[in-house]
Amino acid sequence: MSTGRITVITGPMFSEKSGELIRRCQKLMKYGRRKVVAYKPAEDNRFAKDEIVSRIGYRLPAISIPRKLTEETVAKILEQTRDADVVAFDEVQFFNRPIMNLVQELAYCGKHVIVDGLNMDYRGEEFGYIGGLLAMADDIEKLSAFCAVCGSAEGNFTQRIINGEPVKVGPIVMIGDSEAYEPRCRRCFVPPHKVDCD
Ligand SMILES: Nc1ncnc2c1ncn2[C@@H]1O[C@H](COP(=O)(O)OP(=O)(O)O)[C@@H](O)[C@H]1O
Ligand SMILES: Cc1cn([C@H]2C[C@H](O)[C@@H](COP(=O)(O)O)O2)c(=O)[nH]c1=O
Ligand SMILES: [Zn+2]
Repeated sequence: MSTGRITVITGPMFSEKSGELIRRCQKLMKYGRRKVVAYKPAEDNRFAKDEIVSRIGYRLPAISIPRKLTEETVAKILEQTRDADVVAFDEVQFFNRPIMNLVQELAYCGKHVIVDGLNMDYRGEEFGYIGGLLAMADDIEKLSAFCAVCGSAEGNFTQRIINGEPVKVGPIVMIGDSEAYEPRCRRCFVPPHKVDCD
């Protein structure tokens, strides 16, 4: 049995997390002859239902699963991936707590688990269980985008925008794209407690 490994790709929106995950999986399939099984949260069907799609057009077939993982879903995933070498999860920030044990268990079973997800939500706080996943990772790829305000290459935050202005409150989960979100650097990011300050 192989050793198992956990790779976490993280960063703000538009930092090419999905592109990186797809590229890695495709290379493992094509050149490494590995069997890859990929999952995505069913709630995020912006680009396709049964594929992970990156903005520059990379695509990878994926199984949609609810973001609230139940014991039954976890058992099904362990069964579906029995003969897989690599198991990938896109948008991992959306899954509930069982994602941590699932990822750990798959790695103990000898799988290379590759996940990608947002580092922070629109408030600048840890998103879902990304922190726990980073803690258990064997390797981490931290990506940045270009800040939509000043053009700095250190866009590590994601600002939620409504009518052109940063928002102060709202649900943590709100599926959207460039109409509602933009990457920003620390200097340009406006955290909720500073939204109404001049
Ligand atoms: N501000 C930006 N900084 C970097 N890339 C951007 C920006 N806005 C749009 N893009 C495009 O988005 C692509 C990343 O898309 P994608 O892989 O879907 O990212 P993610 O999964 O991290 O949201 C980049 O390759 C680039 O073409
Ligand atoms: C910051 C933030 C984002 N989201 C949503 C918006 C998108 O649907 C996804 C992120 O997609 P990407 O592949 O990383 O571009 O997350 C959210 O629900 N809440 C937030 O705070
Ligand atoms: Zn900036």
